[in-house]
Formats: sequence, C-alpha cells, structure tokens
Amino acid sequence: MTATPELQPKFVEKRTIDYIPPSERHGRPISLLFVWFAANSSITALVTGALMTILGNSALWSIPAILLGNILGGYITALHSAQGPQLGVPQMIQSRAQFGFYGAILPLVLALFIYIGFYATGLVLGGQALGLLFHVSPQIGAILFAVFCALSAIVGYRWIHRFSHLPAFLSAIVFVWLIVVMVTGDMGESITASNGFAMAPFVLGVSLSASWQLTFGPYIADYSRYLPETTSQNATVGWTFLGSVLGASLAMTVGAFAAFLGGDAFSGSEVGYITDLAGKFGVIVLLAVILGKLAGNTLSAYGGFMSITTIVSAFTKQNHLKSYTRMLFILGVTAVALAIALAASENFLTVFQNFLLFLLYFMTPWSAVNLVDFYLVRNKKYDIKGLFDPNGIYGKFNWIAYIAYLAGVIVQIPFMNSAIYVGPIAYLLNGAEIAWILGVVVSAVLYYLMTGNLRRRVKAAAA
Ligand SMILES: Nc1ccnc(=O)[nH]1
Repeated sequence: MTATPELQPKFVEKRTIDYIPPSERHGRPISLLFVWFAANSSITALVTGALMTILGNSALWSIPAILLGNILGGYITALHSAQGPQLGVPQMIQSRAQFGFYGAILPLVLALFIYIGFYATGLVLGGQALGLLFHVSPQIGAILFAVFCALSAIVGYRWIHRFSHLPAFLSAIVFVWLIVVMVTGDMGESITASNGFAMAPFVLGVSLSASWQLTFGPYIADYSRYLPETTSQNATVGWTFLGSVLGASLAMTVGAFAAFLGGDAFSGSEVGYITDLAGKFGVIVLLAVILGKLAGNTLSAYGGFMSITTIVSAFTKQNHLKSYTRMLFILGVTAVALAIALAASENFLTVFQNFLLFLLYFMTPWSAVNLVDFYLVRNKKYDIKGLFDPNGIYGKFNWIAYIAYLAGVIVQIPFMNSAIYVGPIAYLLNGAEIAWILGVVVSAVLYYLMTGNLRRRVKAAAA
C-alpha cells in the first residue's frame, strides 16, 4: 500500500524554534480564522462562559459581558499574529528581543504554566466526552485523548491548520443549534426573564472573557510564522481576531445559558448536560466537544514543547531538534499534563481556573512589553540571528523590560480579585475586576518611555 500524500514525511513538521526560511513559507491568512475559531469554541470556553451566570450575571447581561471582554482581550491578542509572517519565529522566543537572551526565561516559564494548565484542564473535559462516547471511564478517556493530542502536535503546523476546519464548522453548527434549543420554548422564557443588571459581576465577567483571550497571547504567532513575509498585516490580525472572538463568544454564550438553566445539574457534568440538551443528537455534540478540544489541546502541546525547547536551547545553544527529540519533548509535556489531569477532582477544575486567572496577571504585562516593542519601538524590524545569540544585539538580560514588566504586575496587586488573593481595592469595588487593564497600560507606557534612546537609534538607522 502506498502512503497517502498526507502521511509522507514532508507532512510531519521538521522545524521547531528555528527561523522559517522564505522557501518554506506558505498559506493564506484566512486559514487563521479556522485555527482560532476551532481553538476558541471549545468546551473550556463554554465552562468559562458558565462562570458568567454562576457569578451572578443574568442570562441576558452575560452576552454583552462576553462580547465586550472577548473584543477587548481579543484585539490585544490578535496584534501578536502579525509577528509571525514578519519574523518567522515562534511567539515566545521573540521575548528575547525585549528581556534578553537569558532574561526571556522568566516569561517562558510563565507561558509553560499556561500551556500545561490548559492542556490538563482540556484533558479532563475531553476525557469526559471521550468516556461518554466510548462508554469508558473519564480517566481512560483522558489517557486516550492525550495520545491523540500528542500525535496531532507531533504532526505539527500543516496538520493543525488543515484539521482546524472540521472542528470550526462542527462547533459553529452545534453551538448555534444549542443556543436555538435553549432560547425557544420554556427554556427561552426563563432566559428572557433573566435580565437584571449588576455592576460587579458584569465587570468580572468582562475581565474573565478578556482573560480567556489574553492567555492565548503566548500561542498566537506560532500559527502565522509560516505565512509569507509579504502577507497583509491587517488580514493576519483581522482573521485571528474574528476567529478568536466569534469562536469564544459563541461557546461562552452556550455555557452562560446552560449553567443558568441547569444549575447544579450542569456544574460537575458540563459535557453530560449539553449532550442531554441535544437529545438524540447528543453524539454529534460529543464529537464537536472532542474535536474542538483536540484542536485547542494540540496548540498547548505544541506551544509547550516549543517553550521548553527555547528554555533548554538557552543553555545547549541548539536551535534545531532531531525528530525523535522533538517527539520526546511533546510526549514529556503531554505526560505532565496527563498526570495533573488524572489527579484532578471536580473541585480541582475550579481551583485550576483560578490559578490560570492568577497567571493572567503575569502574562498581560508581557503582552504589553512585547507588542510595544514590536509596533512602537523597533518598528517591526528584528535581527533574527540576534534572537539566537547570547552575545547578539539583544544582550543577555535587559533590565528595562524587567522594570516595565514588574511594575505592570505590582500595580495590579491591590486590584486583584482571585481565589488566591483579593486586593483591598477589588474588595472596595465589590469584586469588580479591572487589574489586567492596569497591567497592560502601566507596562506599555513605562516600556515606551524607558526606550527613548533605543527608539531614536532605530529612527536614525532607518533614515
Ligand atoms: N484561554 C485559553 C488560552 C490557552 N488555551 C486555552 O485552551 N484557552
């Protein structure tokens, strides 16, 4: 039997954190619509949306909270997408230009927490769905699911793009249809009757939705880095934005309505509840959940392994991995995520989401520094060799980025409202959560102000 073209070695990705040369650039930016719609319209987004009504928003006021948060956060996140075609390297390695060759290890480790955290929660929820589909326990489901996610990440970039079309279409149909089921008949009447407004849960809902988008920051440019350098920046950012915002808003609205209608019947068996809503079409809902979460988890496995590779390469100076080393790294990330998923109880999921929200406070200042550097300081021009050289122009450790970054984290402390810590101002605001906005603004402004010399040099060099 001859292998199909898809299975020929060319289809399995060879590159890791190295620069993608012009001869290997390919694809069109519209592909990002599918990648980001698929990753965002996931069961994890649905559960995040459920928090809207669980935290006290009415069913109807959940919708503007979801839209506003996703649009605000999604815009910032989508701006990272233009870095892919322009620089041709993964998202997180670009941090070396701001933080320095060794300094970038801090944001890389933080990103790794995000990758593994979302990977593990995804394995729990995907495992539930796979368990229901194959009539096996959720634990066996999670193990099977981990194997699929790892394989998918091993095959890599081209597969990720091509495969995303299927979950994107399937999730769009299934989630729209679930909304139709919930807004008609008796259920629809309870939803329209739930229309009261309360400020604190609304603001918290906006922030949770924004944080859903912003925690994708470390992922973004990885999936645009093979696009030709001449690709339109507006198209790259625009399709990323549209896919992310539409996908997440749709899934979150389903979650907000389902948690409102289901109450305790929803919490703890989220997948089972929405499957039951679909009646005899439950199997299709399960497929949408599984394939959608496979798309999202693949990104976490893929980004996780590239972050580890970047951290390790700072010491070994090896920027190109052998195929089996690449595979081992992906399996290693998968094993850690699976171990966490298997140890997780139902309660763990809530705890873990809070932990991830907490990480958000540390990630948004990174986004701010990284984006200001790209758009406003260096005018999108980087010395790619310098990103791989500890003695290159970006240096080993850049204290300017660290000050801007740490100031953005510290300014958030009094405003933080998480399960781990509630700051005094958040307390006065009745739990309204605005910390991340301050983190973004303070880090962005400080980094811009402190890079005056650098900006003048960049201007002089361009003139
Ligand atoms: N908000 C998210 C960021 C990264 N991965 C996810 O599944 N979700």
